[in-house]
Amino acid sequence: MVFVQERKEQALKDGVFPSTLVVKLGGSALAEVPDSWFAALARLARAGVRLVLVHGGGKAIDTWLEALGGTPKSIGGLRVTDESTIPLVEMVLSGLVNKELVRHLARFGISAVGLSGADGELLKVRRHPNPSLGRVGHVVRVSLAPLEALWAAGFVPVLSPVSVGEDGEAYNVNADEAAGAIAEALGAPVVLATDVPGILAGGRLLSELTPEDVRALGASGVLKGGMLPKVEAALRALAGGAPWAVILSGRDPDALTALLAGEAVGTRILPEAVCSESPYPKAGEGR
Ligand SMILES: Nc1ncnc2c1ncn2[C@@H]1O[C@H](COP(=O)(O)OP(=O)(O)O)[C@@H](O)[C@H]1O
Ligand SMILES: CC(=O)N[C@@H](CCC(=O)OP(=O)(O)O)C(=O)O
Repeated sequence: MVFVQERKEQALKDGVFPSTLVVKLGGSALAEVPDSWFAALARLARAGVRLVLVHGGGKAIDTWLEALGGTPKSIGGLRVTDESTIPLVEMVLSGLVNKELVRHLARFGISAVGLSGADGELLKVRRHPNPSLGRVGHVVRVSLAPLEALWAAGFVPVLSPVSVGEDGEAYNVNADEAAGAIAEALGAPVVLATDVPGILAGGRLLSELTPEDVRALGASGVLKGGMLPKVEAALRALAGGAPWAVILSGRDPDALTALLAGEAVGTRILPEAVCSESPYPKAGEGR
């Protein structure tokens, strides 16, 4: 046990991790992300890894919406966001959740700057083609300049997914999609941390999948609700040249350090060519 811990610490010291990394913390796990995650993120930031943290907050929006007499509704994992709901979404995500995370990161020595997709036009969106979703956008353009400016100044960007439309208005964007679009633009790996250990099928954790496997699982109905934008984000990151995308539990204290040490954790989605050579068990039992 001690040996495993030492090996993980050594791997972090040795730099066995990417130079740029997108980490998305889902609202379903945000309140329960263990200290070990923040300590690992702090080590990455200190080691000069260009880190982007994207956060969700779907649960917090639900709580506020219900407190105000509203009823949360979603289609295919995306929130139906009418004109009266978008200000609440922006207040909760870009205000409360974003700033709480920035303050929390400071406790671990991470100097973070909170921003939303609207800042520096980081994420430019177009209205989602499904009119029933209301003010929901899908990302059509990513400007990396705000991230690069923050990295150059030594800050870790912490991103709320609320973004700006081509019409200049605020749009609600799913946080997985925001993370996937940024990972695509950077060609960087993306870690999608949520409240389940990864993609489950018949109660089993699928530890490694190709994009083709993911599409087949989607078509077979195994992937539902909030898992749908996650796999879309993973596929988008890979399409941009990311070497991998992983979906794992943001509640597991060891998950991030294990991942960074190169261990099989969660569900890893790899490009087809790499997948066949991977040392990880394909579609088998994972952690
Ligand atoms: N095949 C699947 N394997 C695991 N989880 C799944 C699957 N299909 C749907 N889900 C659901 O996806 C949820 C995670 O998405 P979501 O609730 O949106 O989390 P987050 O807030 O982290 O984005 C899980 O809690 C689970 O209910
Ligand atoms: C359009 C859309 O679905 N937006 C999301 C944005 C927050 C989010 O994605 O939070 P999680 O990561 O916790 O799911 C929402 O309003 O819930």
